[in-house]
Amino acid sequence: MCGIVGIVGKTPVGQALYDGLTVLQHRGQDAAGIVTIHENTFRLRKGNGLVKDVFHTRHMLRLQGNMGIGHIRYPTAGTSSSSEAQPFYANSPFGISLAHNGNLTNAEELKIWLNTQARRHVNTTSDSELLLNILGHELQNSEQHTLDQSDIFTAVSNVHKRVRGAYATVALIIGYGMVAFRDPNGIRPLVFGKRETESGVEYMVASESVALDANEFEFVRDVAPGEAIFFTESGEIHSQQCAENPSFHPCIFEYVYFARPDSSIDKISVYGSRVDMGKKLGDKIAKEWEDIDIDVVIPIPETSCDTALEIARHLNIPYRQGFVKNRYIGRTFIMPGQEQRKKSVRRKLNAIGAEFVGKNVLLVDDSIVRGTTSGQIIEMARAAGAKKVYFASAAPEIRFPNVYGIDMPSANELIAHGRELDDICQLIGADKLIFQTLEDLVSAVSTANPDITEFETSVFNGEYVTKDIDQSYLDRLDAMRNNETKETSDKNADSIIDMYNEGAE
Ligand SMILES: O=P(O)(O)OC[C@H]1O[C@H](OP(=O)(O)OP(=O)(O)O)[C@H](O)[C@@H]1O
Ligand SMILES: NC(=O)CC[C@H](N)C(=O)O
Ligand SMILES: [Mg+2]
Repeated sequence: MCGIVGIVGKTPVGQALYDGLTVLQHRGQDAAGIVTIHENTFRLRKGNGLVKDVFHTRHMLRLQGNMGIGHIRYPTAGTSSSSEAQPFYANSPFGISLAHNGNLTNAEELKIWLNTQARRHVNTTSDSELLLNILGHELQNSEQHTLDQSDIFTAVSNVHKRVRGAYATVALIIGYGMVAFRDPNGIRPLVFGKRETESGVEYMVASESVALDANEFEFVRDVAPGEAIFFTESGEIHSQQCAENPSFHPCIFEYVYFARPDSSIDKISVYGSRVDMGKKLGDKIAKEWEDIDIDVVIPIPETSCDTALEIARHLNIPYRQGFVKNRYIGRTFIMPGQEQRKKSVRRKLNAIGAEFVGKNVLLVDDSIVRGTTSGQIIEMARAAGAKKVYFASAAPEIRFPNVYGIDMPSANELIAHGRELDDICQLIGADKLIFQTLEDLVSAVSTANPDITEFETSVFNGEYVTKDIDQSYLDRLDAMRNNETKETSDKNADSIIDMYNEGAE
């Protein structure tokens, strides 16, 4: 998952973009970038690392201008080389820079088409650079030499026709303004807000509403699936539905794990949905584990805390924070390699003995993906003296790869792939294991917005909403991005020459 922000302001926006990216850091820890427009020129700084490490004072001083976009990256395509950090830049037409959250499912075809038909060269293996060039091609196709909003909306409509997959996107067009658009299924989130200032109204778009809050922008609304919003340089705003058959299929994993609890996505509070997941799972535990004696409910920090507290309240069992999280270690799941993820769990979490000694503990996590966390945590609970260790997952079994912006490319790396409950329980070493059902998960998330009846749930049921995914696609994806291949490609990635970032140190 990545995070994107964009601001069309009346005063310099560099710091507000930086602050917006900082509160979206949970969506990607691999690379960060900001581009602003100053005196008709793009100012770009991007590189590998956390926001606080990529931007130093000297970079911030160069990021002048009242309009800009930013990105934090968690790679799902290409490599983790700094040359694939975003935003990307294309000089034609006009000068465009683009940031993308999501993943394109027809990237291979698009690359060939761009090379042979559109005569555009894409210099990296990133799908986002393809998206930039498709948008560039469509803007170029406009019959006029200058652009107006209808040209921009026509270009986005044509992008929707060519591109498949998930894309929440923000782009700057020099001399015109900023355009934000969301794929026709609304898989990845995108919101926009405004702020009244003495110099006039400023607009901001972001992956999550927390980025608006941090900058004191007032939330206006979610960008609709398929919709494009164009913010002119002078601060006018135009919007249009650009997809032929838009439908709402937001990714349910945003609510389970990715988004911050204080965000609201598509009129659903992430926090509220996690509490409701706790209610549903608490009910299931009460029904199915009637004769099981649980002394204490313990969350696996940090994402599962809200759900675990609700389970404890529901079951009338004490809730204790039995694991302490090292606040200086980031999220484990979005780290790029399995070795790094494995090592991080013990560095990140440590047990408080008194909460485990002689007790039957129920550990709660939001999800079990590769089983990296659960396996080690259960060992730690036993080592701390637990009598029995039960485990509950707020999400159902994750059995299928994700192709829409979550880096789960290989079914064989998923612990629940091809396995039933008892096998998974044995593998992670629990005394008993329970998963939420998909029906309950959907019902927990949709309680706050009954208008959304369907979610993107492919990791649980293998149903891909873009309808272009078959076994041969998944096999190719596995071969390209499984852990082993990724380790080699990331090692070689350093040798890729960075086209737009040279001398930025
Ligand atoms: O089965 P796995 O492959 O281990 O993946 C699942 C785990 O990874 C995530 O935690 P993470 O440490 O990324 O973030 P958190 O601190 O927000 O919970 C998630 O919350 C689970 O704990
Ligand atoms: N997680 C994401 O949104 C990734 C965006 C894009 N596919 C990349 O790999 O850079
Ligand atoms: Mg976790």
